[in-house]
Amino acid sequence: MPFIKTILRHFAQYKLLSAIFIGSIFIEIAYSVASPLSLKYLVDEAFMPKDLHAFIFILSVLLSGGLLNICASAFGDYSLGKLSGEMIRKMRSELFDHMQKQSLRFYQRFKVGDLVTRFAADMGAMEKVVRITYPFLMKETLSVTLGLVMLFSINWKLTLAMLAGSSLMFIGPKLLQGRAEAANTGYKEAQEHFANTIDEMVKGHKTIKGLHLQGSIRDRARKQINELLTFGFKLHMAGALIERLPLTALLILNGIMIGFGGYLIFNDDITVGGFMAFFTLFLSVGQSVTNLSVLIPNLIDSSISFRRVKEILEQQPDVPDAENPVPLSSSFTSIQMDRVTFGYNDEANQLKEVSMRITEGMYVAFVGPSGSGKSTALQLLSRFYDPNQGAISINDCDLRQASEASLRKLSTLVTQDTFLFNASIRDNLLINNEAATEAEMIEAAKQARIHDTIVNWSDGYDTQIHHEGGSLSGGERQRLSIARALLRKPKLLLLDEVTSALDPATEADINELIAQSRKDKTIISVTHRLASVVHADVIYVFKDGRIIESGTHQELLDQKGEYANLWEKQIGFHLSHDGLHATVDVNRLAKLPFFQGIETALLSDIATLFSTDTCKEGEVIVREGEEGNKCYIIVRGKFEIVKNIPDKGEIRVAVLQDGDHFGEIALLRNTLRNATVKALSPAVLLSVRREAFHQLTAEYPQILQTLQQTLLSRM
Ligand SMILES: Nc1ncnc2c1ncn2[C@@H]1O[C@H](COP(=O)(O)OP(=O)(O)OP(=O)(O)O)[C@@H](O)[C@H]1O
Repeated sequence: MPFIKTILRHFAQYKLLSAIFIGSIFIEIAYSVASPLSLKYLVDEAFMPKDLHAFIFILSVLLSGGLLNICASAFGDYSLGKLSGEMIRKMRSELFDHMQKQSLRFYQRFKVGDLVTRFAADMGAMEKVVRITYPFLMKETLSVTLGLVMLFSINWKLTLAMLAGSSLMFIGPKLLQGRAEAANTGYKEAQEHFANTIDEMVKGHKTIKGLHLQGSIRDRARKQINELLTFGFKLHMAGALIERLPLTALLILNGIMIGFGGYLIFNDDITVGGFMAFFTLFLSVGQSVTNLSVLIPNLIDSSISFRRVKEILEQQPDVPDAENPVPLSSSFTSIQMDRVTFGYNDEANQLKEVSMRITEGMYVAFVGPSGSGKSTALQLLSRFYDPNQGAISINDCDLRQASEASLRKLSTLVTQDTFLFNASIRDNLLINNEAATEAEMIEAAKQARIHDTIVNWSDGYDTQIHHEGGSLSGGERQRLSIARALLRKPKLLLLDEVTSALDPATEADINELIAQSRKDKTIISVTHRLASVVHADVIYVFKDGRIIESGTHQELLDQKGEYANLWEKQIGFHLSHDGLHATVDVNRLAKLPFFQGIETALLSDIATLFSTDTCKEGEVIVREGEEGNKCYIIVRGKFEIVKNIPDKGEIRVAVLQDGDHFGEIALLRNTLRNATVKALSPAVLLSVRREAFHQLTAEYPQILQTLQQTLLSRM
């Protein structure tokens, strides 16, 4: 078994401890084998001839051996504790370090529950083997070997007869081994599936409640619990049978021994003392063999665990460290993408031949439709992935050659998925940044507009964060992560939709902060809200993984291309500072395809019919299959459109954002919604009800006619 080889290799590194351990085992085994043998001498040399001197001599040898055995056992326990403890410590650290080296792809492939099970259950099984099973295996194997030598020396005929009968003991377990392995693998997988369900239930409890998914999650959990029961039972039965069969075989063997042994005594082939010693020693060897067969399920368990841990250790990081990493200089001069092509997998490329050069002090924006590759480009600039083709360099050093520590010092990425550690606010802000002072921390929190909120909490900066920050609002988490990034004083700040979870007032503050930071930082910001990029030095417009336009806001508007279209879509809305009240201009309404051709005066009336709806991240606005009577325009925020496809479940079909609209057919008639619309960020919408709309159309029937014509032509 490869696991045993690993244990041996590890033990070999600690020569003295291993020598003490092996020496102690030899003494223990020699004693346990020699004590039954003493019966032969006691009976034949002391009791039968009634020789007191011989008796005292044998007794003293036995007592001294016993004392030596006790001392050896104590040393053995100590050395084993040290050896196994060290080995497990090394394996845990190795697994942990290896996992840390992995790139994002690895964490997308393996789920949390799966990795936690490997650390907890699999490592636990391996620990049990190193501490208990393996030493036991060594001892029992030695006992059997030495015991057999002794048995042969007492009487070879009886030993051979017994060995022939012993084959019975191995046949049963051998036959059952395959079944036990299958049950064990099934049980481990069922454990993993159930752990993943619990993980989803805990992390996604809001979404589960929001979408009323408790029933389906419960059904899934029940099925998995039942699987655990089934595999658990199979495992139990296979283990029990493997243990019981040898005991039955041992019973038969005892019959053979007494029958054939008696025959040999009658033929003077063995003395009475010799037979008694043989009998006792054989029982002890038999017990050792039984113990060995009991160890088999443990070894199977651990070999599977070992395989699962090995699977992780064999994963090669997608973004490996350079052999001789080059430290980047602490000042930033430029970052460059040179014909970068990249795909998350072999199926498609999410970035195609992307090139750009951004120099010190620039404020650069990546904009474009959802899914066009903006965040992917940012992640490559942060070296979370390496390009499949082309190169990315900072200060003219290829990122693949740059040292990770110097890269992370120079640049910091802030994403939408903010992760906060279960520690105090202070520890979260100062993490891995010992150089930062208390005053700097407060200043960064003030800049990120979170200081006032923190000091209002009863424990202020010592407030403990629980559940990875789940108890904080999305905006609070986002501002904390901005503060954490600012505190690190990076020369290059990469921002991925950092204002998407913020209210308009805070968003304006953060945008102002970004504008101020331009003095001493280079900033690259991914955003879908174009109002915040008007003053950018360069705007790169992404579409289908390519940069299709670039330039300043004005240059791009003049080009009248994709950017100009996106801009048109987003202007014409007005939002109150608190983000609760929105209005829309008539000119903007006139550009909606389904209001085209309606007179401006009537559009002014239509504009007054719209009311403001706000929603939280994860909220469902429109549910597939339900009747709809509202049409929506997104003022700010991101929504996903999901459809329930038979046999496939919910599939995302589109992402809508600022300026997009949905549900317009509801203005005409009562139809069932053909998809579900769910908020991906806090959002503000303008909506109009059919009933309100129809009051107007009753007065001006031409509106309805125009709308009917437009919508029917679009269907
Ligand atoms: N980890 C991933 N594995 C596979 N595909 C991914 C992964 N992350 C993103 N994608 C896909 O890559 C494409 C580009 O995604 P990306 O997030 O870069 O787009 P984006 O322009 O930033 O969109 P958004 O504005 O919605 O965030 C999308 O089709 C997306 O589904």
